[in-house]
Amino acid sequence: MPGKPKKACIVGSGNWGSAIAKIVGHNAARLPQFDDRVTMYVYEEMVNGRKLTEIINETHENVKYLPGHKLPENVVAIPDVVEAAKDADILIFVVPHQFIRTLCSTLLGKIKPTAIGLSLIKGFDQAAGGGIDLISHIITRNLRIQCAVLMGANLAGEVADEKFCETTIGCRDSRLAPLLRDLIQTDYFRVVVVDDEDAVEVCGALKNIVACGAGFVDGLGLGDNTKAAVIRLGLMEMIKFVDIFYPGSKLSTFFESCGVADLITTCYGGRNRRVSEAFVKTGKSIKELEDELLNGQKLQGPYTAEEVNFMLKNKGMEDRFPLFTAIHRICIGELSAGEMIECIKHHPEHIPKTTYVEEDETATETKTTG
Ligand SMILES: NC(=O)C1=CN([C@@H]2O[C@H](COP(=O)(O)OP(=O)(O)OC[C@H]3O[C@@H](n4cnc5c(N)ncnc54)[C@H](O)[C@@H]3O)[C@@H](O)[C@H]2O)C=CC1
Ligand SMILES: O=C(CO)COP(=O)(O)O
Repeated sequence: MPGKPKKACIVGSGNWGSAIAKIVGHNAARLPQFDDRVTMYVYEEMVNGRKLTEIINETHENVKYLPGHKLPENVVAIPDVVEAAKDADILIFVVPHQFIRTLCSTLLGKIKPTAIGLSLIKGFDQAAGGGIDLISHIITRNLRIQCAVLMGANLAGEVADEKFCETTIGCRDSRLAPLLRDLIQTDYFRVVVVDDEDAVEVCGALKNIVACGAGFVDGLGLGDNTKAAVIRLGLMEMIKFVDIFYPGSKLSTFFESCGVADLITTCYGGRNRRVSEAFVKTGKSIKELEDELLNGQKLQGPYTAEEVNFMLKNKGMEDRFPLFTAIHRICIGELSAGEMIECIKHHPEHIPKTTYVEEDETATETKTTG
């Protein structure tokens, strides 16, 4: 017998939060397994003298973070996160990563103990002991609920325009996966579910660092070949990072939308790329440019670079990740953008893996360790 329809709540209402609200609202209204009413937590602010929640509930448009797109009428904006989340069976977390710990402490003990989470948040947080924490792990630990992740090549504006794209859900629990997929999938937004949850999330976070490198390349007026080199070396560092810190993950995950596809789209069309290009061209700080160019939207790349560097430095491993390290040092003003290229000219990936040794007039292939 079918159970009670599941209630969904979207915790967040920025650019991506609003685009996903459009999809979730549409699916909740059409599919019997979901309650029609979808709540959306909106961090309250005044826009043109009016509360943003009131504007959204009257006009069904998030005029600040996703202007020009109507949200379904069953999506209800609520300024109190506890009020928005308390009855939900599925909590979709989609706030900039710097706000997640505060939100979790507000929600602790106030949500259904049977609720499940789905994190769309790309980023890490610093962990005690000098490491990093995955956002889904923070949610699971602090709210005591399971939390899957969704990451992909999903620039919010294009998704809201209903242009075809793919996404990846990382979900270890195969019983939950169909419910999450049904809530998210549409004919233009195709979901692939994999069980390699941590690697999916790490891809989503790390690609934002590489996107800053792509922006520096654009700011320096270097060409597509240089950008391709940064993307390739970035991908190799992402793979190495997962290999070292999340052993047991699968290489195939990098070929899902959350891997190579997200890396490409962000390095060409994302906010991290845009602000990083302006950083080189204007000489202003990242923070100034974030405020000037993004109208309240938040960057993840420079913060993620800092969090990753915090861990790499603690472990004495900066030289194994020269691109991530250079990007962080450029963001904080320790290096000029031009020096990124110097830093990667002798990248470990350039050390030959194969050498050919002439022996008795026959060429013999031998392996060297890079
Ligand atoms: N925008 C995009 O194209 C995509 C974004 N993402 C990821 O989704 C996550 C959320 O990004 P967006 O929805 O784009 O957000 P955004 O970048 O538009 O951020 C602004 C949001 O933060 C809220 N905010 C500001 N101060 C706050 C506070 N103190 N507490 C709570 N919320 C506060 C604002 O009200 C607004 O809703 C990020 O991790 C991002 O990397 C993932 C895929 C695509
Ligand atoms: O994650 C994104 C696309 O998948 C968006 O990237 P930006 O935050 O750089 O815009």
